[in-house]
Amino acid sequence: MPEAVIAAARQFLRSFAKPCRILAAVSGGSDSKGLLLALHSAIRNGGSEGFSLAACTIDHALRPESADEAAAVAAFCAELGIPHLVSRWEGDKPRSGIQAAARQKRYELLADAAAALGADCIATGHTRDDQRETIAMRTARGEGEGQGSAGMASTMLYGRRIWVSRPFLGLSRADIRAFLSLRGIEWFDDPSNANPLFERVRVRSELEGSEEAPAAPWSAAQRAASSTRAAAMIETHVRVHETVVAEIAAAQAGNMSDADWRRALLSVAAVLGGRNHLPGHATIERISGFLQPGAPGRMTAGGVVYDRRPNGLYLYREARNLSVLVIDPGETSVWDGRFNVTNDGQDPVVVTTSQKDGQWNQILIDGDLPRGVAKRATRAAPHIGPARADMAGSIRAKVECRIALYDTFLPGFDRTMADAVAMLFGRERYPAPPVHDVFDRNGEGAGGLPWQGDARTLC
Ligand SMILES: Nc1ncnc2c1ncn2[C@@H]1O[C@H](COP(=O)(O)OP(=O)(O)OP(=O)(O)O)[C@@H](O)[C@H]1O
Repeated sequence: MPEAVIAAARQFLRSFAKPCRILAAVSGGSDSKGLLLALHSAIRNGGSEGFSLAACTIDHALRPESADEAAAVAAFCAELGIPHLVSRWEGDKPRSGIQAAARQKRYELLADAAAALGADCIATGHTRDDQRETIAMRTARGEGEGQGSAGMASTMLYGRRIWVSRPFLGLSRADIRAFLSLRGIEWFDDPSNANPLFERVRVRSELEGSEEAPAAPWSAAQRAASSTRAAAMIETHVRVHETVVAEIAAAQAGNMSDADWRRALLSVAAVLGGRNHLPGHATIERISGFLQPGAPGRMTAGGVVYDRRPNGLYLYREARNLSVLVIDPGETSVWDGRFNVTNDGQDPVVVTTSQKDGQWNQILIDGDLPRGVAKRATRAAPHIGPARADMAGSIRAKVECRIALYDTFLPGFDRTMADAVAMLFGRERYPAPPVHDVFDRNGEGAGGLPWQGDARTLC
């Protein structure tokens, strides 16, 4: 029903706490063109005072026609009087994982465009069809139970910077196409949507013709409720020492049959391991099999050591596959997925492991950690030194813990848990969304890391 499209746009505008400027991400395909047009009509036809629109098209420069398609969207926006930017993905493209890389770049460029055009949030044209495919793909990958998958969130925070909303997640693509056709508006069909090399395209063709939508294992509301319980458990049962060791009371450590606790524990472990995803089913089974009986011992999963002792469970990064990273003056880089390191000095610095760094070891022991835990965790802690032996100047570097699991893409329904995790690791809470329809939580601030500022003092 084409009228459902305008209704969805109106409902989206009503979900905002206050009027703002929205950046529509418009590829030129039917869904995003429908989104732009429906928001434009909803704003123009009254009742949405104070709202305004801007638009952006990312030219991924992966197909010869993409520049012309972006120019056609620019012309469409000009007709509607909507400010529009084309942002081009310049430079070399990776040979493998092109879709994931393009997605990452697209959000980065969209966030930059929003800043340039003064937009407060981004809206994309994801539909119910996209949601079905996402759920089917996650289920097939065995992410369902482990991630507590609720499918795509209706809002997500990108890069700790800007909220992205998907107002058409409840609409079918057919409705949007009918809405455009009624108005005589055409759209592009991206040929990569027909390329069976891509997982999403294969899943789409499998789902075609079936009316049954694959059910998400959890609804968004259930996931938000689980996130709140998990956050409370994190606050009660987990203590993080100097961002490198998590300590969990013995009584709680083996409680793996509680799905909320399991997710809380695995999220903390993912941050310690520098991972941007939770482990899959098989790994979770292995971890549960180790923790549930409660016997002392050690196991490794996802780059993290689970060190079970009579008085508690200790998690820390395994001292393997740790890279050596050189950072030029003025640059910020990510080391081991776990730390954002900024070189504020005049000379290049190198980030490696602390190996036998006595200072780290002593700090962890002073924090009442068992000596064996302190010794092992020290081997994977960061150490910042001069990039060349002949550089005697002072090192000035800022080190901040990175929450790989949430810092790039945070689903709105996980924000409470993400906040609890961020606080454990000395980061601030994530910014609140501009819309009401995601789970909300009040509260401010976070303590700084003991070694924020000049990293030289500790590393
Ligand atoms: N080249 C583009 N320029 C601007 N917006 C885009 C572009 N490609 C996709 N989008 C936005 O993203 C929405 C979803 O597109 P698509 O399904 O191709 O992306 P996806 O990679 O599956 O989604 P996601 O990035 O959230 O995983 C589109 O409706 C549009 O709003």
